[in-house]
Amino acid sequence: MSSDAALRADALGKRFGRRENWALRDCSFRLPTGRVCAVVGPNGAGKSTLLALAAGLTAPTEGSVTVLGTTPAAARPRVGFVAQDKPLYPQLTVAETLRMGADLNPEHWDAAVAEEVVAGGDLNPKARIRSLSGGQRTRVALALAVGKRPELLLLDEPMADLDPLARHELMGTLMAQAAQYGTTIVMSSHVVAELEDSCDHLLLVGGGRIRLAGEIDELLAAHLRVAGAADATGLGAHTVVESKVTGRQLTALIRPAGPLSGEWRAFAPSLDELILAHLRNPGAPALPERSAA
Ligand SMILES: Nc1ncnc2c1ncn2[C@@H]1O[C@H](COP(=O)(O)OP(=O)(O)OP(=O)(O)O)[C@@H](O)[C@H]1O
Repeated sequence: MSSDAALRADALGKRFGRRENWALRDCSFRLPTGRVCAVVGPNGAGKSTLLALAAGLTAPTEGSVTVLGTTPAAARPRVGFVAQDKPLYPQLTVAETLRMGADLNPEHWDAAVAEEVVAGGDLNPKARIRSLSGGQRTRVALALAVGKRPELLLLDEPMADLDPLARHELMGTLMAQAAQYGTTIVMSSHVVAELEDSCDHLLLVGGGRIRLAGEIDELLAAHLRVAGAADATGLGAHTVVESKVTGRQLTALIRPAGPLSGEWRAFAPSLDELILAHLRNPGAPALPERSAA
């Protein structure tokens, strides 16, 4: 396997407590550098656990995670992480928080981008963090993470408490960073529409397992939405992710294993349809990334 992976998991597992409470189990995937990767999955699927393992905040119970070719701890100076609860020092002001970011990253602090992120929200630099709204805090947390000019940005639901304009603006800032510096971005979200235009790679996590992993274009190309008469035959030769009968029509999302019989009409699925079909059918066979299989 080549070494140009920003993030790589090998049989990665994390269990909380002594009992069989596996938050993640047997996860293997490889995310090449320079990608913008969406991490998607239902509540409790293991997305935050995966990001926390990559950030080195928690250790694997089994398997390993490699970040920028090394351990998460060794990679930390090159990684920006925004946790779901956006931890910041409540007693500091916005300006003091950014100064702390500069002091902690003397070699590569990008004051201009950090200030741009904060300025976009009209934040008073003298305001204390504890006086900010949830969305304003998110802005400061993103400013700290982006200002670090990291090679890898790990963002746990970064857009969840931002208004639509702020989402649009900050997503633009993140994409500009990715384009200008080749930053790899790994971003969990529940809003597929927000990911569709910006992400080129997908990790779909369900029940602590990786259900889909790979380039979004390739994953879409590996699936078909098909429609036919309810008694049409021949789908059994393919992997059926989801099928539904409405009146006399059967529609399905499949991974074709070869040509379809003439009884079926086939369409390219949207990313939304692909993700929803897998989320609705946790028992459907997973499609691990080919290179990690
Ligand atoms: N510190 C912890 N102690 C015990 N169990 C935990 C802990 N953190 C997470 N878990 C469990 O691990 C599983 C995965 O949680 P995780 O927070 O990674 O999910 P998630 O996909 O990020 O969910 P959400 O979309 O709701 O944020 C859940 O069953 C959760 O209860």
